[in-house]
Amino acid sequence: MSDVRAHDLSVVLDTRTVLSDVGLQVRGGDWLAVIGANGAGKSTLLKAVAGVLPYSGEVLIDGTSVRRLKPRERARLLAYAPQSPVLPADMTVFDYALLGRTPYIPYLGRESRRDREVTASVLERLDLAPFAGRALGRLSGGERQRVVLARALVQQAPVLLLDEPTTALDLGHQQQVLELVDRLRLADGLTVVTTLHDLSLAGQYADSMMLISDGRVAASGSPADVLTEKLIDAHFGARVRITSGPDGRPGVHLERP
Ligand SMILES: Nc1ncnc2c1ncn2[C@@H]1O[C@H](COP(=O)(O)OP(=O)(O)OP(=O)(O)O)[C@@H](O)[C@H]1O
Repeated sequence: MSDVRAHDLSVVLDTRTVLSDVGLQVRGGDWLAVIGANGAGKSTLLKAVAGVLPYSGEVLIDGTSVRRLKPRERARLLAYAPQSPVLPADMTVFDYALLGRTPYIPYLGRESRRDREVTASVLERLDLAPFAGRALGRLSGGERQRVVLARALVQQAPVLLLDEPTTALDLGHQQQVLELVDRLRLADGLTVVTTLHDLSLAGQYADSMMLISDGRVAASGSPADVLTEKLIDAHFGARVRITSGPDGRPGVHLERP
């Protein structure tokens, strides 16, 4: 299991500071949900942790700075599924998901039977097996989103960073994807960091939550600490009613003003 820590993370895009001095700490095997209004900086935070954009500050996995790692080493530790990546329209679902095995394939080598088996099994678990030979340009939005997740899961990294993994999915597939991530987390000890717009889903799956506002941490703690009517009103401008589920996890219900 891998601990993820970050401190003093700041990101400047086009001269604008969009993330300021953000810190986070996720124990190995835990699930952190990052929430916040549109434009708050959630995706930017995930991209910084994934190392796909320049940042100042430090990201540490099990105490090792990810800056010190070669790209292949980092990809074996950390898998990132972006919110809406540009996908090569002519590539098949199977070949795209297989790209997740790149950090395990020797330079100038070919994928092994095991690489193909791992890929096929992830596609199966995400209901994507019937699409394996289909070109990415011929998928629905929800199917595409599951393929992006598949590529990240095929990577079999101990840390999984998922940017809005459920936005394009129907209810059944939202539940299927989050349950699958949770099962992998429990079975393999994955450490999960997701951004999630659906606050109820975030409250149901996360061990801890972080509310980002204007590029800064506005609140963090347990789902019950962060999902309060007051904080949601202040940072989303939404009126909600919070209920407590049987397991003490908060439910968030929109109320008409
Ligand atoms: N290349 C860029 N140059 C300048 N500003 C940018 C750039 N990319 C993003 N931003 C700004 O950075 C801020 C944070 O964006 P980010 O995508 O991290 O927000 P978010 O919280 O993920 O939002 P959403 O919920 O809408 O996906 C936004 O104000 C956005 O307009």
